[in-house]
Amino acid sequence: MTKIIGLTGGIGSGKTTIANYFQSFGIPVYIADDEARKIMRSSEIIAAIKNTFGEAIFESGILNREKLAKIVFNEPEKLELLNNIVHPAVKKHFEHWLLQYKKIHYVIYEAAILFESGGYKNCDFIITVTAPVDKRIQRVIERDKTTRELVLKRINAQWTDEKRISKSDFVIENISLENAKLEVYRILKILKIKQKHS
Ligand SMILES: CC(C)(COP(=O)(O)OP(=O)(O)OC[C@H]1O[C@@H](n2cnc3c(N)ncnc32)[C@H](O)[C@@H]1O)[C@@H](O)C(=O)NCCC(=O)NCCS
Ligand SMILES: Nc1ncnc2c1ncn2[C@@H]1O[C@H](COP(=O)(O)OP(=O)(O)OP(=O)(O)O)[C@@H](O)[C@H]1O
Repeated sequence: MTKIIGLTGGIGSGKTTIANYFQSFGIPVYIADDEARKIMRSSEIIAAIKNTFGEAIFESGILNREKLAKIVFNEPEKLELLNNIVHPAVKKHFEHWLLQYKKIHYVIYEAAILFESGGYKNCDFIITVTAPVDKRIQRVIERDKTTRELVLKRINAQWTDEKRISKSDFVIENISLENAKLEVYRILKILKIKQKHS
């Protein structure tokens, strides 16, 4: 039975970077953000988003993600409406994705809001990636050419590191990439031991 390793952490903590390290060891990785982005281009989800948020956030039929972000990260109840549209579709897509890995011991499910979305309930182990908030903010500003204010709005829509750590099996402090790689290797060795005795 394939075991699911949940990989989470706040915006800019380095989840995707670390997910890629696990992938380099041959572990299949499901990046929820990327899959959600694709799912949100399906006619069914577009119709649901239009029905809930109106047509003004669409231009020539294409969702303006920035406009939708401005709504949902300023109004928590609107974010919940969006989550309730997208997350069930992501869950269904992940369950289908998983079918191809029946013979694989471990897969990684990477999601920024693994806990907030309830996705952690399907995970056998959970890894939380942490980094000092200011480093995270700076990384996202550089990566997304965004502003401190907008990054903080997303941080405020997510759990704190303390809360995540309290429910995690492993924590990777992603200060340096070298340390992060060592931590990935350490966790894999522990999991291999667990796998042998399971
Ligand atoms: C509001 C949207 C359109 C903004 O799109 P944008 O391209 O700016 O951001 P993107 O989706 O790439 O997310 C970037 C980061 O924002 C944060 N974030 C995204 N969604 C959420 C959320 N629902 N709650 C808290 N933080 C979130 C995460 O740290 C994520 O890694 C988009 O974030 C969205 O649709 N979110 C709701 C669906 C969702 O939860 N997707 C995440 C994976 S399932
Ligand atoms: N240890 C590090 N040192 C410097 N830069 C880093 C480090 N780890 C990640 N980064 C960079 O910081 C940015 C955020 O990393 P990444 O995209 O992996 O974070 P994330 O947790 O997946 O973010 P999001 O929640 O937005 O998807 C990227 O540009 C990445 O290259």
